[in-house]
Amino acid sequence: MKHTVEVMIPAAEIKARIEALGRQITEHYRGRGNEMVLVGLLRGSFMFMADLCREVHVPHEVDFMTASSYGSGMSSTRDVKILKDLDEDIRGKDILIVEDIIDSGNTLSKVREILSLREPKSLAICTLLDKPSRREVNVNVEYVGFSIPDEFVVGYGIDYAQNYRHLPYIGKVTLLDE
Ligand SMILES: O=P(O)(O)OC[C@H]1O[C@H](OP(=O)(O)OP(=O)(O)O)[C@H](O)[C@@H]1O
Ligand SMILES: Nc1nc2[nH]cnc2c(=O)[nH]1
Ligand SMILES: [Mg+2]
Repeated sequence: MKHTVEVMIPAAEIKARIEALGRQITEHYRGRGNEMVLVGLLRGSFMFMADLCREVHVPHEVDFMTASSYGSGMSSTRDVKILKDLDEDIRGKDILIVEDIIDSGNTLSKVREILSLREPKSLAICTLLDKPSRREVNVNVEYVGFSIPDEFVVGYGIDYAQNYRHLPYIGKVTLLDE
């Protein structure tokens, strides 16, 4: 499909917001004396994780899992599958799930449910982007970078048919009539 990509959130704004999120997270988890793990959902969260973890000034581990619901198109199949699990056990640890975007909520509600069954000490979610108007299932999200309107976005880790993940900004995709 022919389309255009326009800047929606410039790189500098993302950087400033991540610094603020990092301060908030650091303040909350500092001095708890518990092991902390940032859990990134691949592939979308890789760039956000790289920048966020450097702003979290509390000792922590980084682990990743893959839970895929979107194929190559623009809509969720609602069928969330765990394709790659975490490498480490999370029991008794403070877990912060790091995600690029929450849209229908299907991915995060499923991941939150799966990880909570493993009895972490605490479980919270930090998403860079939130599209609240698209929610199909309710999910508690403790940290949100930007609340955005119902636009299809790419960049900063987020793809359209596996393209555009490398863009340093969040872009808005507009489909063109051919
Ligand atoms: O709230 P939802 O409607 O479930 O949508 C959000 C999820 O969809 C995208 O992932 P995707 O499954 O496309 O895989 P990716 O992270 O590899 O891009 C995005 O990265 C979120 O993980
Ligand atoms: N690329 C992309 N993937 C998504 N997955 C859920 N919402 C979105 C979106 O706006 N853009
Ligand atoms: Mg994803």
